[in-house]
Amino acid sequence: MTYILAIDQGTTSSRAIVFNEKGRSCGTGQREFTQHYPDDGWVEHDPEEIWETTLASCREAIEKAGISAGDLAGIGITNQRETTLLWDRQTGKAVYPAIVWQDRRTAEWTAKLKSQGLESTVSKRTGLLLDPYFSGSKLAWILDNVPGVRQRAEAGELAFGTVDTFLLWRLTGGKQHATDATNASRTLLFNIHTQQWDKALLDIFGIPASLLPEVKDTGADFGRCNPELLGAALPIAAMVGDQQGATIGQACFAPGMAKSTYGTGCFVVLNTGREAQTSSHRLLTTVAYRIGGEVTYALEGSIFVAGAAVQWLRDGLKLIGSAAETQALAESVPSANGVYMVPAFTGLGAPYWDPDARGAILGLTRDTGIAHIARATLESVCYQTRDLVEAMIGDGADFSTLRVDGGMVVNNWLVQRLADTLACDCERPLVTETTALGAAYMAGLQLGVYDSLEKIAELWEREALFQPAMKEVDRERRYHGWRQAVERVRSG
Ligand SMILES: Nc1ncnc2c1ncn2[C@@H]1O[C@H](COP(=O)(O)OP(=O)(O)O)[C@@H](O)[C@H]1O
Ligand SMILES: O=P(O)(O)OC[C@H](O)CO
Repeated sequence: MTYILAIDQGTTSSRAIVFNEKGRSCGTGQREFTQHYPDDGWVEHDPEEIWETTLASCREAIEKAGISAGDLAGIGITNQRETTLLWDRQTGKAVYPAIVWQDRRTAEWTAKLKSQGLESTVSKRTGLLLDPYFSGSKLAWILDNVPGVRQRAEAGELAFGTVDTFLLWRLTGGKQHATDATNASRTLLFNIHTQQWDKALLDIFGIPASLLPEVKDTGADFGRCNPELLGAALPIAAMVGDQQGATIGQACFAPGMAKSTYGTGCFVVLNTGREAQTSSHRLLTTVAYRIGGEVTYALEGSIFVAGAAVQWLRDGLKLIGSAAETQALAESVPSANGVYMVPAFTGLGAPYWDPDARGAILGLTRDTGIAHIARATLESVCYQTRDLVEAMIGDGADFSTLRVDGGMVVNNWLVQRLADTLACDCERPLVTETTALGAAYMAGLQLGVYDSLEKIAELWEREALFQPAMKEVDRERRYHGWRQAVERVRSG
């Protein structure tokens, strides 16, 4: 049996999974880590905690799989995207905490760039929008706000990376400073057509080119990990942004296939093949994967808060003891009783792109109880997905089936509600850890464990099918209520 270790460094936890060549999990390690909210709309992670939890998860996964590191063919890395780190090339120590993708501190600055008419220049090159979500303005913020950092950057002393690059640097003892095309495509600094860092973009954001990692294919030779860390000098054979990882893990290899992942946020990714299709509905154009120099593109809809709203019910409001309780609560009432929750805690992502919107619970009456709020929270995830799917349909996509995954889809009520809200079939695969699986598949392709994407696609297996059962008139009435609720929280 051949084994691959997939590292999945997510927003709320670091995970590692040992997969066998059939794409089945043999052992998992997981560590949650601290979320820091130092100011309104700011979200940071401690880089050392990212690293330590990742390493501990890898060791745990190998142990649980009952193998030794030497039995692994190699490693694939997948990661929360856009999160921005800057570190010292000598010591490997970060000069500032990781600024997380959800962080909105650069909202004013990106709005200023927009008012200068720069959005179309940026969008044409990157497929993205001028929003604080992406790495470019976060990196510029560190350079401009941490004393001495810009001079050190200009002197070539520092290295920039998203989480994949930072982990690679640490795993290889500073020997590799690289990223892959999927992660690069989320920085606002990378031209998705030429597949190069773009001088015009570096000038707009004021980024010295010396900071940037080399951009490689998704499956590539990323060097070997320091043998002292895991017990063997394993080849690192793939790096992929987590949503692209899930697209691969869900075997969405044909144009028109789509997946939706429900973790902290929710991300719908639609494969558009070799064409970098532009959206007329404020969706993102992004790199799905790059194999042998050939780019497959995707349209993406990104929602910042999905599971995070459930976490807020648990940790912020203490209305529930565990995320899983939301299912029984939602089932315990016949409807949300007119309650809508708009979880715009860090603004609204696609298709609204309103960094200044803030969340609300609307339609409260004296009868409203915890069950209604829990149900409205799960429904908000479904409505937000419908916003994205409507945008994709507007761009010409055909949505008869959506493959779903991520931590939230163990909740059967949620997935049924999703099928009802979207009026489309939702398929849940046997392996819902599709993000990690995608990284393992890419590493396996690079290492010769698989010889084609077709072979990988044959391993995909459906565990459950959820079909729409709601009356159209109810579906439309409820969705109309959601659109009105969203209008109430918009900033403009
Ligand atoms: N049974 C459940 N019902 C609803 N939400 C859930 C359930 N189980 C987990 N979640 C939510 O799913 C999220 C965890 O998903 P995960 O894929 O691990 O996230 P991430 O990769 O972003 O860290 C959490 O935000 C949690 O609140
Ligand atoms: O950590 P996740 O799974 O919520 O994913 C985060 C995304 O990559 C952000 O773009």
